[in-house]
Amino acid sequence: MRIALLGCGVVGSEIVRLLRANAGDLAARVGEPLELVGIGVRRPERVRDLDIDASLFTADAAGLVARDDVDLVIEVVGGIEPARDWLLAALRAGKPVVTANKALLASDGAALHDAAAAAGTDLYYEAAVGGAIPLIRPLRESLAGDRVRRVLGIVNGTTNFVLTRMDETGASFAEALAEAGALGYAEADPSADIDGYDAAAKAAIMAQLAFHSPVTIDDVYRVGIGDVTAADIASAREMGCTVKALAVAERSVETDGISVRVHPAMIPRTHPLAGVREAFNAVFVEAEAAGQLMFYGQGAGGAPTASAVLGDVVAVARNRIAGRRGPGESSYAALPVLPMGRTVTRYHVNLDVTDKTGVLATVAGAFARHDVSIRSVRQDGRGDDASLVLVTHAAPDAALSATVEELRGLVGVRAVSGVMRVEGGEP
Ligand SMILES: NC(=O)C1=CN([C@@H]2O[C@H](COP(=O)(O)OP(=O)(O)OC[C@H]3O[C@@H](n4cnc5c(N)ncnc54)[C@H](O)[C@@H]3O)[C@@H](O)[C@H]2O)C=CC1
Ligand SMILES: N[C@@H](CC=O)C(=O)O
Ligand code: NA
Repeated sequence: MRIALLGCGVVGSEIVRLLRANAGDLAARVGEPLELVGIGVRRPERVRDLDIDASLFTADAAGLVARDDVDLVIEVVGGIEPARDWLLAALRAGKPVVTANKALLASDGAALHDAAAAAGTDLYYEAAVGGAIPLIRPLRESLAGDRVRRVLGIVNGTTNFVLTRMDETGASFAEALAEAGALGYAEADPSADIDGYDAAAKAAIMAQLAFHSPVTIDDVYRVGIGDVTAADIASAREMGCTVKALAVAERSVETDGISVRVHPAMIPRTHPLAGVREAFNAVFVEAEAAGQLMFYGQGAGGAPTASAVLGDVVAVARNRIAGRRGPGESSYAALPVLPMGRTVTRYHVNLDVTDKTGVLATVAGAFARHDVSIRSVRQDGRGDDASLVLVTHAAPDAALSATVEELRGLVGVRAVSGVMRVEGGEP
């Protein structure tokens, strides 16, 4: 089984290492040796700390994919182009593809799946969501006999690392992000992590598999962690919560549509996701017959991601030797993706107010006009330091955000100093 590897950065170099270190076991599991015949990189001349023949490196990735002596292509370059062209060329030539490229899968996965189906070959991508954690296979295969209702998780290691550091050590946002980058968790452009694009891509991939419906990154409501402040984290702590960047994909029973979103949220410290620290990821899946399942592990980093890639390599190599193909895309249900405004959630709202009689009634009136019920109110401070902290009951997001807009213009409200969704039950 002759392999072309595209990309030799954080993940690719670990794939090279594991292919060598585990060569005997991999050959025994597949039934024949796995041989690395070429590595496509941007700068082949660069000196790399890898015990490998330097002549394997090439800048001509397209030429490598087209070579007759390549049976299987691994892509760990990232980004849409040129990865998309290379992978389409491989699949059209009947060569199975293993990729970690969630950005590409979430934006144009359908083209890749179609090409794989047309050529009768495999497209596997376990590493694309949750790094080492088996998530794609359980959603695509193990739960294929059930009806998934909800997928809720922490799927970005970098942002979870940053929020953990801010919460536990009081580190600044910038310090924590620099550390995540140095540890190999962050994307080449860390705004993919911070602004939620990486988590949105993963949410789209999970939603597509869970609900057998086409979902792209453009369908995902997205808010990054860039506006999360130390005050938000302190406020969460005061009500027994912690702040996490969540990915949520839900099927609505009333409308038979799905909602897919990523945003920071306060969750109770007693919730199992609250204990997911640093670059770890965890995903809850709720299915009708299976009930609740939780998947946990290392969601980022070179070696964990390489582990998932090599698991896929073994699977597609076995399929190829047996002359069969693994499961393909399933989008038969074609459920519509609902706008965020129709998603039911809860808000935590922090208001700076004037400490005068009647302010509470004015604020409560705004919530009532939008039919939003208040679960709790707390006043902190006095005089110019007075603030109100309100937590709502569940309501459509459109009503909650309209309430916040009205609060901004109310006499007696000096500022809306914090707004965050609350998920995961009662604190
Ligand atoms: N680092 C991580 O923890 C995880 C990464 N991933 C995904 O794995 C992929 C790779 O990520 P990393 O290894 O972290 O990236 P990286 O930036 O460390 O490595 C990228 C590699 O691609 C090569 N490359 C880039 N542009 C190229 C071009 N135009 N032609 C030829 N080669 C090119 C670079 O030379 C480098 O070897 C991405 O899709 C990423 O989203 C997935 C899960 C976790
Ligand atoms: N940048 C990503 C890498 C893994 O997918 C993350 O931080 O989770
Ligand atoms: Na995974």
